[in-house]
Amino acid sequence: MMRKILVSAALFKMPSEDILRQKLKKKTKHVVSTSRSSVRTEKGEISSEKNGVLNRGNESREKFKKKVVFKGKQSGEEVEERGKLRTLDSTGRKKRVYATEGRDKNVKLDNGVKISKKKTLFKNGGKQLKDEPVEGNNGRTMWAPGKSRNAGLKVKSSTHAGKENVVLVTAKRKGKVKEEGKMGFVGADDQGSGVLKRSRDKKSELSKGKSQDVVYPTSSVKKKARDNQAGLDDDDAETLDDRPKKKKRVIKIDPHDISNKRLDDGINITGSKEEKKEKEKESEKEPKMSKNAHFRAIQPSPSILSFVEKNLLGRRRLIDLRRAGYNIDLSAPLDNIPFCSSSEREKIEENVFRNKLEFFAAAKVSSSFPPPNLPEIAFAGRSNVGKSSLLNALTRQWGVVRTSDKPGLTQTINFFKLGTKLCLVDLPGYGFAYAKEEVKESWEELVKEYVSTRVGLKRVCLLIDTKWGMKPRDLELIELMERSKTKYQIVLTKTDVIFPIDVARRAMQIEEKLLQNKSVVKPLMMVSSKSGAGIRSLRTALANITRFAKR
Ligand SMILES: Nc1nc2c(ncn2[C@@H]2O[C@H](COP(=O)(O)OP(=O)(O)OP(=O)(O)O)[C@@H](O)[C@H]2O)c(=O)[nH]1
Ligand SMILES: [Mg+2]
Repeated sequence: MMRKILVSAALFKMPSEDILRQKLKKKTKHVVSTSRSSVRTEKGEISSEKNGVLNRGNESREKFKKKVVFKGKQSGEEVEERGKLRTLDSTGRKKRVYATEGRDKNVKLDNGVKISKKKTLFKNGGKQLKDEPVEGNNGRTMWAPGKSRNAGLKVKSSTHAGKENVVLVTAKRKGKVKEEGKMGFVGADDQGSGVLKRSRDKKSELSKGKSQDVVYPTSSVKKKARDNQAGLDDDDAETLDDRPKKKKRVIKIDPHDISNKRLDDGINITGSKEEKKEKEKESEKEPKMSKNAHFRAIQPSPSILSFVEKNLLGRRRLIDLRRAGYNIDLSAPLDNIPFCSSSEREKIEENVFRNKLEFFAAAKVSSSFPPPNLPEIAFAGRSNVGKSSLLNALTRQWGVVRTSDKPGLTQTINFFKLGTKLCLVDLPGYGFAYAKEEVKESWEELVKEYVSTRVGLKRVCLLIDTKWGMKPRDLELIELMERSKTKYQIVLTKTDVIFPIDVARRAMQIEEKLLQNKSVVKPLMMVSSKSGAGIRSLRTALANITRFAKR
């Protein structure tokens, strides 16, 4: 009564705004306190929820809290009574499990310890734990339930049958073994379900106010438990814990060892100053352009670019070829006349190439060469460059000359009659081929002899793969033909595999290289036996030979 009077007297003195503020403060405190299942007190003591009210170390605060929670409608005793009724109703059945919050959520305890629902059960905890206390690093002990040697299984069954429950309290920090009571083993109880029992047990443990330390079933703890299971006693566990950690590999660096150092790390390997200076000079020079960069820098001449476009050379989409009017269903569509209405391939534009292609002689040595009765056009080049394929493409007689993707198929000089006016000669390739070195050398010698001495040889088509360009062996043959004054024409093959601009660049590169050569016939030709691009142009160029050739 006196208190009320005092309070009301104090209120009269307070300005209305202050009263409102105070009320608001109280309300917010209430909300915060009720929303938590358990909190840590300012003094670090464990506080736990009891009957919906927070127990704190400070008694006066507790009373205050109780009043706030129930807005003064009921006294503290009533609240307690009510709290009990909440857990057990009149029939004695557990309707509400008010500790579920504490069970479900991670309940923060002293020393930053958490109770985690997930950690309460071992996943495969069978035979992992021993009932003896296990000494940790810091002298703390872990209690493992004696009955639950097959802990995981028993816990599982207990949740359903209500026989026993294991509450594993977890340490926040991994590997830290906490003091006694880390793992609470709760015996069987007839009353209530397993869930309720566990929660209530947990609560009772907490409310005792003991610093209930917790075990986190970390890998180290599990390992220890496993070791125990293997027959080690506690001391062994201790000694195991104290066993020396894996030694770190110490890498000794020998200052004189240069085996693992880059040569330009400043170590003077040669020792001579002159060499060092030379190296410095070299590094001062401008960095060399890569071959690829050189190639990309080539500017093709307008005539080459227009030739590439006119003949649709280079890698093209089929739709582009169709738009250009070619029948893409044909094996070599670009060899056809564009915008041809007939589904059949049009006749070859050059009469001489309409003749039947006939093989009539093969030579492994020069003495086996047939008599030079007809003007001859020979096809030379590295192995697999596409010589035999080009012969077929020019005559459109696929299969007369054998081809293969394996380099070195043509091993003799093969002579083909094309009517009565022209002879086409397929030469064996040079360079890489699946053949013995001596055999390859003999081919090369034969080819060289043929191109330099053959009477009636009107032109050598020197085939060069557009992708790879000219190689030293090609240059060797060119030199020979220059010396023997044999007319030769460069033909770039397989243009369908690279971009049109690169075809043009390659053509430009070779033209520049052979600028001073006298026996080379211009223009440089570009073809694709596959798409037929450039074939018609080559036909025209070769047909002119027969026109002006003197027998
Ligand atoms: N993509 C593409 N492949 C081609 C072209 N020409 C030939 N080929 C392929 O290149 C491979 C070699 O062709 P061949 O005609 O046998 O070459 P070769 O120069 O006669 O070879 P050797 O007789 O070994 O000297 C074959 O798989 C052909 O299909 C072409 O224009 N484009
Ligand atoms: Mg061949």
